[in-house]
Amino acid sequence: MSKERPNSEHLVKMLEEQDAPGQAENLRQLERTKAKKARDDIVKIQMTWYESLTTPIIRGTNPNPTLPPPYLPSVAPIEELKKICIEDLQLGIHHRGSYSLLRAITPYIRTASLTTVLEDEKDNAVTSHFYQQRDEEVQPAADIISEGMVCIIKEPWYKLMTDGSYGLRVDHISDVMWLPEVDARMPLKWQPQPDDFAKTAVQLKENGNDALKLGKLHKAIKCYDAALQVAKVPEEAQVIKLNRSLANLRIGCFEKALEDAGEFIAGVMNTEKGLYRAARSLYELGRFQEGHRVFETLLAAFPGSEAATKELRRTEDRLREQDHGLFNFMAMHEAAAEKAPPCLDIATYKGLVTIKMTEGHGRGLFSTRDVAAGDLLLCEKAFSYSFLDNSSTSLRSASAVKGTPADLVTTTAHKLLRNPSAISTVTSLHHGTYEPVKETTVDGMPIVDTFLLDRIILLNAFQSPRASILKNYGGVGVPETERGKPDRSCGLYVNASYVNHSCYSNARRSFIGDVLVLRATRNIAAGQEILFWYAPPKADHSYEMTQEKLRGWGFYCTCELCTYDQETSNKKKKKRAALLKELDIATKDVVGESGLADIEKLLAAIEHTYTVPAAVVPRLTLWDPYLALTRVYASIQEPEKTITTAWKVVAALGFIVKRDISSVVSPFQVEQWGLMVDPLIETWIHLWTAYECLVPRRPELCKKAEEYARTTYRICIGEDETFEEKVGTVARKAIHGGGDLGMASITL
Ligand SMILES: C[S@@+](CC[C@H](N)C(=O)[O-])C[C@H]1O[C@@H](n2cnc3c(N)ncnc32)[C@H](O)[C@@H]1O
Repeated sequence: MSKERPNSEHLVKMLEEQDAPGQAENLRQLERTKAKKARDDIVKIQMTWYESLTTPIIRGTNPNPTLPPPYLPSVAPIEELKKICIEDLQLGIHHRGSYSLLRAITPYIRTASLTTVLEDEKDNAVTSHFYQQRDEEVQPAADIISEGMVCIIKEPWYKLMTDGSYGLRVDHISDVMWLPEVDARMPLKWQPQPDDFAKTAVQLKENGNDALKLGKLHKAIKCYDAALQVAKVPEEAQVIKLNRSLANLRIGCFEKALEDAGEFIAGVMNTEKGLYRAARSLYELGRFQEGHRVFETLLAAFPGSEAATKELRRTEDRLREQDHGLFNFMAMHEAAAEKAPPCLDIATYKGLVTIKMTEGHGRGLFSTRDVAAGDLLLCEKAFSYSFLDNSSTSLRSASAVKGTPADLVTTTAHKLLRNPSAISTVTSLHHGTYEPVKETTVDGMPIVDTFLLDRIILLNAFQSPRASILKNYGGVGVPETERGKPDRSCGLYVNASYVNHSCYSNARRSFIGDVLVLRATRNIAAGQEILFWYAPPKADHSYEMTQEKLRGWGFYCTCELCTYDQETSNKKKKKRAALLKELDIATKDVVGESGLADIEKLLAAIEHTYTVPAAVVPRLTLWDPYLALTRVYASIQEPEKTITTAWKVVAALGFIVKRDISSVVSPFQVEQWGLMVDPLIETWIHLWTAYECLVPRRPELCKKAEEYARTTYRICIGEDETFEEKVGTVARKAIHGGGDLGMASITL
């Protein structure tokens, strides 16, 4: 029998379900009484806990970021809500139509939420848990909640907590309004001393400046807000706004920073600082063209400004990226290796894509021009990004949620709250069957729905390595000792989110820090839909297993691979499976050349179990064994056989290559690109080095194989600026070191 405390919330629900509203109300009444009596106990529990801690932040104890069942954020204007006191709160209820006016009376404790005790005007108290709070490093909790601060919780949810206590739980950050010290809604007894009221705009501004110097940015903003309320002279107000703009820039409130500094663009008071902050805000908002104009205006008026000259150059780099897709990938790799989180200073390029309706799978991303395999379609900086740096021992790395979708929900929610003009861009991303509220703002504040973001991130975000290059090549600038320790990251990319799935993709995504690089893997005609795999196709996955992997997205894949698999008879599949088993045994025990011949025979037999040409449906079970065989032939210096089997890898992947198959050294040209897998880079290098060994006087063959190796590398890694260092030099060394075709020296 369970010895747990009876769960009153559960009991109330049960009684209601059993149609016993009277008993349910009695129970609620009992709970109300408990809550009213418990002020001292509640405070004592919080303080005992608080005092047992060396720091109010419990590090690394964030094991339960899971969300409760979804509920909608409050959309009611405050004047339509009725004040509710703690004694009237009912267990298990979202008090729609009500709000609580509460004041913090204990220090906060940070766990999965920020927890503090709040009192109401009748001196009752309630423990309150504020979820979706950002890292201490990003926003110190003391900046959000400290003793004496007053808030309004809209439509509060009073519930039983997992530890058996009762309290308020807030999951939508937009459901809480922290009141400034001077606010008409503040009860008389909580209002600051008359002295505080008497502060002049200058004093309040000075307080703001002091806070700004100490890095207490939210406090500084509150001081400037208060200063502006009492500022009498326009010049005084403008200085305060200028300072507030700086504080907002630093906390990522770029729209507000621009609002304050924007006045300076208009030229009312054309100060260097004003123009600089306006241009910086525009830069951070990704409005590079406008930012560029303001920096130019600034430099025309103040030609000596070194900072503005530097920023102007930086903005020009962004414009080159945004308008022409010209990126310095080497510098991006270096930044991704050095920075934690690896958030890069680049602009998004989306020159060759557009979003349109598809037939049957919602909106999709389409190509606007004919593009060739390897071409850059999209290079997108994450809208929001969460990262766990495994090589660091900092507080950031200690968090169990860093780099996960749960943390990305929090990061995204805060970014939206700070920059509300982006809300519709994010909330219009696919969110399945979740029905969000229609309102976007209330009481002049943005509405941010945690549960909607959770759905959006589940269906659209990408988990990624710190950089795709690390998967295969260890990475640029990463010490040997740190290789192989995967960092964890997760990002939301608002353009790439429109790409639908196909196992037989025509595009591939790769990552450099928080940047997603999307390249064509096949030639794509203008107007054709761009598709990539959400999960890569696997040789040992049945049709059912593939669909199971995609289940979370709520569709069945109908690509060529899935359709063919579904149509293949069980008899054929069984035969293929038996042959693959034989192959597996044969490859474990290869004896001499006859063993290799047996393997070739088995591979030929497997080819016969396919009834459709590989050029139409790639043969997932074959490319990998052919590649293994290519490696063997390369290692025993059999260049002809290396070339023959390497071409079989390419063919099994669905490529059509124009060449004379009667001659192993005939010129060749890829006419159709196939399925893009990373080991294809290695395959091209086998061809390249084998041609060099076999026909050193036919450099055009090597050159062509190298060119395809480079294109394949570019698609899989995102760029080819690192190709020479990672692949080219090693291949060349193998060739010039005496024609050694053994590829063991190349870590592919
Ligand atoms: C990341 S979104 C892609 C964009 C989405 N189509 C939209 O309208 O926003 C993922 C969702 O697109 C749809 N989808 C993606 N690939 C699909 C496919 N191959 N067939 C059918 N629906 C697909 C599914 O509803 C899936 O949950």
